[in-house]
Amino acid sequence: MYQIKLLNKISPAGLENFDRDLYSWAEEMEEPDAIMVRSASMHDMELPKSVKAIARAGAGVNNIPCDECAANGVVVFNTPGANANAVKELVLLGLLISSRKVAPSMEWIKTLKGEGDQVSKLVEKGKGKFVGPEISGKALGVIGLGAIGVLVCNAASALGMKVYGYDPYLSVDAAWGLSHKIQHATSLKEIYENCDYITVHVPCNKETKGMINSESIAMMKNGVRLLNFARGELVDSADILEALDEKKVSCYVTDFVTDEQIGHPGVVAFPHLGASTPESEDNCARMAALELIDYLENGNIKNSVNMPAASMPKSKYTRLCVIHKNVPSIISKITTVLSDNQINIENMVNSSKQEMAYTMMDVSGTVSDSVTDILTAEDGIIRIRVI
Ligand SMILES: NC(=O)C1=CN([C@@H]2O[C@H](COP(=O)(O)OP(=O)(O)OC[C@H]3O[C@@H](n4cnc5c(N)ncnc54)[C@H](O)[C@@H]3O)[C@@H](O)[C@H]2O)C=CC1
Ligand SMILES: O=C(O)C(=O)COP(=O)(O)O
Repeated sequence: MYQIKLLNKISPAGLENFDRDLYSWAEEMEEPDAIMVRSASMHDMELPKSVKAIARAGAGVNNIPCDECAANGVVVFNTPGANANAVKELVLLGLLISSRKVAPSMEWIKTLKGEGDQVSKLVEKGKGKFVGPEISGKALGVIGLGAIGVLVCNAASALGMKVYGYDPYLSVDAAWGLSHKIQHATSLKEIYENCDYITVHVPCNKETKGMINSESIAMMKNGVRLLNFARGELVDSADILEALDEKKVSCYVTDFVTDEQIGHPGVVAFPHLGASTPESEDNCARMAALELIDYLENGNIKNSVNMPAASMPKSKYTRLCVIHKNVPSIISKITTVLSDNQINIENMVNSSKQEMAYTMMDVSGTVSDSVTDILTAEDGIIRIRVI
């Protein structure tokens, strides 16, 4: 029986993919084989040795110690694109709400309660305070052209915006998805200098942390509107508040508010709502569950952020799955141990991603505990599973 530990609320649309005869799932599990998580931070969590995989039902994995997991043979999956449409829709709202003073106008309307037949007169008299520009015809810079960035580019372009896209690591798939109308920005400077609105859709990592700071803001147009639906740490909080005070930035829309930003008139904040739609929660949970099932039952790896992809069709043979370092001579060590023990390799895949490699073999012959013990003791071999 496989045990799945749930660190966040995971949609039943995902959980119902687990065969009840093979799997049990709950928030508390003694010896989980796998963990399903959304945004809960796992950095200070001690992982039980039983954990073989973690599935992030979502895109960002900065809440998971991915490198440490790799070093311990724990495969970390995410669900690329599964919540991108939900985020795109909220970004469109963000563009509009950063322009038209919708939120304060709604608050002001409440103050008119009790004015009886004067309401319409007061509305017409007061509405001038809430004027804001149209987005059509304005320039939007999209930083990060992955699943979300591409959808945002195309939707904003369809609404009449002139869209600049920047992504030095643009994938071929993403490029195929981009409308031909999107201007290819070759530097961040080009985005900063040309755009009335800027939205970031990059992962939070060493390279991107704090990328929006006083230096980058200084390059932007006066009155620029900034949107951050990616991660709070991408934006230096003190610098953005100063830029708002100086009216250099006219609005900061964020899904990741900090304490000091709450209540600032230039900040429009949401409580990390980007992926919070039933459709996206279902998509993410379903994809995450299927990734875990395929790994636990078949050893196949798809959409891992810390291990190479590898898959083989199921066969009648015993499957040996080896997570190892991407260094010379590991395969020969494995094949030597197998042949010494009269085990024949029927099918095999080997793939690598940076320092990590994965070798999956269908074998005939008996894979005893002593064989796996010998293999595990080999330098560079991190984890072995026999399925
Ligand atoms: N507010 C919310 O609820 C959600 C937030 N997110 C955040 O949005 C981020 C992006 O999500 P997806 O588009 O699904 O991920 P993705 O992996 O499809 O796209 C990320 C893109 O950023 C690009 N990139 C990486 N470093 C860059 C850099 N230094 N400069 C420019 N581009 C760079 C990559 O090449 C890639 O194309 C996630 O990592 C997550 O932090 C994602 C989903 C929901
Ligand atoms: O997918 C992501 O990166 C998100 O930020 C969504 O987070 P959530 O699953 O809503 O906690």
